[in-house]
Amino acid sequence: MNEKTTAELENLRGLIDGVDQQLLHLLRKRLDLVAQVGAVKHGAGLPIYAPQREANMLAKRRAEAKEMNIAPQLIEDILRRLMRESYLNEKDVGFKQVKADLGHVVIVGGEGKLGGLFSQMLTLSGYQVKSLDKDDWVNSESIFDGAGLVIVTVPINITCELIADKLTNLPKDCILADLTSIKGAPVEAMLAAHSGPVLGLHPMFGPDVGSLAKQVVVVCHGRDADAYQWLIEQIEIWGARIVEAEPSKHDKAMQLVQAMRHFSSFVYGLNLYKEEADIESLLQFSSPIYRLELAMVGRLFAQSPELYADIIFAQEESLVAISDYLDNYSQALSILKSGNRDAFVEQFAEVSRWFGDFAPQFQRESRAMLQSVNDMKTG
Ligand SMILES: O=C(O)C(=O)C[C@]1(C(=O)O)C=C[C@@H](O)C=C1
Repeated sequence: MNEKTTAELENLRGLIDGVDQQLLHLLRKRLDLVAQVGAVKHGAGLPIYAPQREANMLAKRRAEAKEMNIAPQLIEDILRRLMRESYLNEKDVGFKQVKADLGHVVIVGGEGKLGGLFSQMLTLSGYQVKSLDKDDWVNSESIFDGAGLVIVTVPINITCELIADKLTNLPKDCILADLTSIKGAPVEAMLAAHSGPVLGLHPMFGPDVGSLAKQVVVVCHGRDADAYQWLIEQIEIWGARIVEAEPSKHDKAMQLVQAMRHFSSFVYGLNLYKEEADIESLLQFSSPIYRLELAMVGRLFAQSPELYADIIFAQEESLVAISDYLDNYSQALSILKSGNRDAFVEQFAEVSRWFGDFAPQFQRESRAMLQSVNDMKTG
C-alpha cells in the first residue's frame, strides 16, 4: 500500500530533496579535499588519524551548531561518519614508506585474511611483499633469501611448532614478527628460533576493518627494539594506536576479552538453538539492545568455527576464567532460585560500585550504539 500524502507534503518533500542534493554536492567537495589531504599526508609521512585535529574540529562545529539551534550531537555524528570515510579514502593514495632499504617482506600465511590485510597495507607503503603458504615451503629458501621482515600469521595451534621447525634459518638481521592473538608462547618460540630482532604483534581487530585508523595493535617487545622501531612507526602511519604490553599481561587479558567472551557468545547461540528459538519472531519483539546482542552472537556463527576454536582453546588458563564464570552464574542462579530479591539487589549494587565511573561512561557510549541500531531498521 502506498503511504498517504498531500500536495502540500509533496511540495515540502521536493524542497527537502533539493537540500539533500546540495548535501551530496557538499559531500563530493569534502571528499575531494580529503583526497588532497591524503596526498599531502602521504608525502609528509603523517598518520591518517589526527585525534587532536578531530577533537578541535568537533568542538568548534558543536559550538556553532548550538548557536544555530542544531543539536550538537547531530553534527558530531555526521562528522564522525564522514571521517570514517576519510580514513578509507586517504588509504587509497598509499602511505609513506618509513624503511626504504628493508629488502622484501615475507608473510607466512599471507593467503589468510589478516595476512592479506597486512600484505595490502605494506604494499600500499611501497614494500615488496611475498606470501608463503602451505604449498610454498619447497621454495622457502629462495623466498626468505634477502628478506628484511618475516611476519607469521598462521592458525594459533600450529604457530609455535611452525616457528620452531621452519624459521630457524632466516637472514641474521631480518626482523621476525607474528600476529597471533596470544603472545607469550609465540614470542618465546621466535626468540628461540631466531637470533635477530623479534617482536610480537596482536592486531585487536578483524581483517574486514577497511582502514586501521583508530584500531589498536598490541606490541610485545622481543629483542633489539631499535631494529624494528620503524615498523611501529609504519603501523602508526596507517592510523593504528600502539599499546605496549608484557606478553603475560596481554595473554591474561585475552582470557577474558577473547576466550571467555567468545565462549559465552557460543553458549548463548547454542542455547537459542537448543531452545529452538524462532529468530524471526524474536527480532520482531526485540528492543534495540536485544537486537544488538543477537547481532553480536549471530555474527560469530557467520565466521569460521576453526578460527573461534583456535582462539578459545589457545590458552589452558582460559578454562579457569570460563569455569569461574560458570561458578558465578550458578551462585547468581541460586539467589534467583531462593527468591531472595534483596540479595540480588545488594549484589547488583556491589557490582555497580565496582564499575564506578565506567558504568555511566558505558551507558553514554551504548546510547549512541543503540540509536544507530534503531536507525538501521527498515520497514
Ligand atoms: O585533517 C586531517 O588530517 C584529515 O585527514 C581529514 C580528517 C577529516 O575528514 O576531516 C580525517 C582524518 C583525521 O583524523 C582528521 C580529519
